[in-house]
Amino acid sequence: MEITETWLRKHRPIYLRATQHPFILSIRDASLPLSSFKRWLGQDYIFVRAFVPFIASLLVKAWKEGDDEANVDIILSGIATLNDEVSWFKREASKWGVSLDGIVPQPANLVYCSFLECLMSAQVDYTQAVTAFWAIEAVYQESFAHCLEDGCKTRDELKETCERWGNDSFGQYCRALQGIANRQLEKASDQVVAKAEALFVRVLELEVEFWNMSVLGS
Ligand SMILES: Cc1ncc(CN)c(N)n1
Repeated sequence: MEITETWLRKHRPIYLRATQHPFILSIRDASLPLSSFKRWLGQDYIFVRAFVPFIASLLVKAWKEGDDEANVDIILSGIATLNDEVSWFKREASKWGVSLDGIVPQPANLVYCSFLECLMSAQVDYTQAVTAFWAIEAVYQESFAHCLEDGCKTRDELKETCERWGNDSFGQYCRALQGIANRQLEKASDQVVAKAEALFVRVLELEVEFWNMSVLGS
């Protein structure tokens, strides 16, 4: 079995807390207060800005690792996706009258952004960084796809947000990242794999805290 699949089973409780969080469940049942959505929108914009240098650093790691062109192209497509994500945030924020200037990053956001910064250091190798990247993207994909399933009462105004990450092509992109992570993990040392697993769990914890911040405020 693929290494990431064993982790998804072994860490299922925290994975479900990250991908079926009350923030997501309340989008599904149309009970999410608009104030919480707007708070999430502003905070996630800050996160996405911090994600830009992280993906750039991952591309450099892929190049240094000498990973094959196909994998570099997948990460390159991640930069294009992120570019779309940034412009989507600007459009969505103006639609909701949310100003993206001068938003104060909440503690959970600061912690997550400094985690991204740690992943950029040379001490974190390509295998670990690409595994964390897959986990970060996969949590959003699963979370928002959950809001698009039959029977959800997701409000029309929030459907575009859910589609952004919950759509099939983003799902394919996440599976491609998972494929890179698995191939790298297969040939990595036990120490590198153990550290990658710890980073995988840390991403899930940070995503839970990020959703908590969006629901509860600071
Ligand atoms: C917190 C968080 N995690 C993941 C994603 C998807 N790039 C995001 N926009 N924000």
